[in-house]
Amino acid sequence: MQQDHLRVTDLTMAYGDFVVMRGIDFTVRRGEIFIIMGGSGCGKSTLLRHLIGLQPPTEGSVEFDGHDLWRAGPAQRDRLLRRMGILYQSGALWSSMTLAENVALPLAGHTDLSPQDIAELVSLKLALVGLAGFEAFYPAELSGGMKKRAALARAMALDPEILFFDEPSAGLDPLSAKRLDDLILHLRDSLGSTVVIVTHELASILGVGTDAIFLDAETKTILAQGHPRDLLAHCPHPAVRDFLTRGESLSCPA
Ligand SMILES: Nc1ncnc2c1ncn2[C@@H]1O[C@H](COP(=O)(O)OP(=O)(O)OP(=O)(O)O)[C@@H](O)[C@H]1O
Repeated sequence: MQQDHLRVTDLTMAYGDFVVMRGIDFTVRRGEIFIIMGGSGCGKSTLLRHLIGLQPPTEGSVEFDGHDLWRAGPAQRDRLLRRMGILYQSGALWSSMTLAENVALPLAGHTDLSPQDIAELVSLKLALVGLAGFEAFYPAELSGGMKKRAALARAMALDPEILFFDEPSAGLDPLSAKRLDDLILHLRDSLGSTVVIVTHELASILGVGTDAIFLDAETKTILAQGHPRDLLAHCPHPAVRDFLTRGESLSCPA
């Protein structure tokens, strides 16, 4: 049986008086590819910021592996966050550094490994994302898809148990986006990582997601949770159905 890896309980998120979501609950189980989806402005990025320790809840809790991220002291929170890997939308590679130097950064900052061990690990991580031999390249010399994969190698440098992706397919052509999706699946299967993806790319949602939540800006709640294909097949709510069918369910009988 899969264990809970991330548990969100009665979470209210707000910017000052403006409430984004109210009293939401969900659980991400170990090994899941969990999708956070919903229309523009519903609060996906805000939720992600709460999950990765960048923004504290107004109310409620975020537990990672049984530890409350926000009730932990700074040192414990830092240890918990180190077990997470994050791939930001922009990739955020340092343009003045080679791929090897970019991927080596977290290893140099958080481990006591020798430069030689770091170099070996960097090559392993780059190989894992299909970039063996690109150690000496600069980000500007790579395609958009390659940059995302390099950023993924860096996000995996410290062997995270859980990987967060913020709109991974943004700016990629369909084939590069599919390649990134395949890589995410491969990493989950080979490393057993839990994956959380914020996206509104239908191909990714239906292609790799094993569980999903749909956030709704109007009600400020989660409208539906389940396997994306089940949500598509069983049309639990018109807004979810329309989202997953690009509005084509509007012409279907309810
Ligand atoms: N720093 C902020 N201060 C005040 N309001 C904010 C801030 N960041 C986001 N918001 C508001 O919170 C709501 C949720 O924004 P958020 O960026 O989380 O949505 P999203 O679902 O990620 O949107 P998108 O898909 O367009 O990126 C929006 O109404 C937004 O205007």
